[in-house]
Amino acid sequence: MSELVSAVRVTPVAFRDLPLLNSVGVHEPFALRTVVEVVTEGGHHGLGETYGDEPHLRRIERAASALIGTDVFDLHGMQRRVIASLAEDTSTGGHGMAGMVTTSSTSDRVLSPFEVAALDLQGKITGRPVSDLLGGAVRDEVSFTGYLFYKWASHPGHDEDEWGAALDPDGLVRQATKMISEYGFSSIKLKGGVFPPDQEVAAIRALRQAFPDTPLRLDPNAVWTVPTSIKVGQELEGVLEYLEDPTAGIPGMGEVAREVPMPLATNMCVVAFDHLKPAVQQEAVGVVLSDHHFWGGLRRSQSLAAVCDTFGLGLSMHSNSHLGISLAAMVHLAAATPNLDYTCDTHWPWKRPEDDVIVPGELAFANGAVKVPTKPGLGIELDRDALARMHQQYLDSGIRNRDDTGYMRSIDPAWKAPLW
Ligand SMILES: O=C([O-])C(=O)C[C@H](O)[C@@H](O)C(=O)[O-]
Repeated sequence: MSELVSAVRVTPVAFRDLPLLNSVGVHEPFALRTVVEVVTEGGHHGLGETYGDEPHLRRIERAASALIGTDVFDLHGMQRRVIASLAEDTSTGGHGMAGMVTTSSTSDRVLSPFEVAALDLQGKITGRPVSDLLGGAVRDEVSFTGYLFYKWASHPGHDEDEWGAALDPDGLVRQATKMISEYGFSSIKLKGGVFPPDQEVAAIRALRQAFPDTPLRLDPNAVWTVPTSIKVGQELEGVLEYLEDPTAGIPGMGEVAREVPMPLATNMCVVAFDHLKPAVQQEAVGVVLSDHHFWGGLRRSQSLAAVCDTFGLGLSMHSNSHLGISLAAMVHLAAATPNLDYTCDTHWPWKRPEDDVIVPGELAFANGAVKVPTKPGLGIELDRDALARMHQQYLDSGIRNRDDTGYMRSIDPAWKAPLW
């Protein structure tokens, strides 16, 4: 049985984002994503989602043309075609998460949405959910973390929102209380690297006091020096389940890891397969945050999980601002990854429910978790009207011709956290 690709549709979209702060600035009023729809000669449709910045979009379009005629069951052939489509690519830039010291593989980033769409197709053709194609679900729901951000109440260009400001410990406790009461999360991550470290330590202590039994994480996106990271790590002994990317680079993380009591996690210094060997040799990280968008799709993320298992590394999951196609893919992957030791990140609460390209209702949060879809493929359905509306929003948003991460460049050039 073969099922050949007859068309690939690539649609960039934009959705409203909030004035969330991180070490490089303020989230833009719109987050950009790209929806990939792979159509087969048999009339089946498969969905994938990826970053929306301009250089990445151009590469996605080039790969899309190269995939016409591929059998959707031939994932290795698909990978070869994606790599070949990039051979002549001399463009620079594109999604790389600001502050990341080592870059994930371009071909893995480009392959990912097509691999997810191919698995969605394989599932639809065979009548099995994607989690079955990945070895079978070992859990029937996937738990996520409440992902807190320092946040301005409002900012020019952003719509009014119901979350208010969170610029101090009280504001963050309020934010966490609202997020937990609405979604039921049972763990919390704070995106730090925004204010001086002692203020962020105070925020974590306030969260600990307000939520005594809830696992906590802090992620300053590698803007601290090695001595600062060690100091913070030691101060937060017994408080954090892990400290994520306190400092830049594998050697620096190794120095910190030797001096702090909790595991160090990363989605910044181990972001491709060739980073694993030095990270293991230097004992630099205890937990890797996988992310199928840059590790090359769901099956390559499972390979990462196997390496983590082999070397005794913990496994968690990273997110950026994302839509429902990505959430579905994350849920299937998490369901079929036995050694996923931690609840997964998600930016989902920061997106308005109506801002999505999938038919609502398929992916609901209850008690901080999403049930693993059991319908064939990813188990979600594209809402074409919503896709058209969000594509128009992309065209109108005025932030598409850009070369960075597509959603979190500072709109205030003066905003840039120093290296503490
Ligand atoms: O380190 C991380 O968790 C991220 O990079 C997640 C996002 O990029 C986060 O920093 C954001 O959305 O501002």
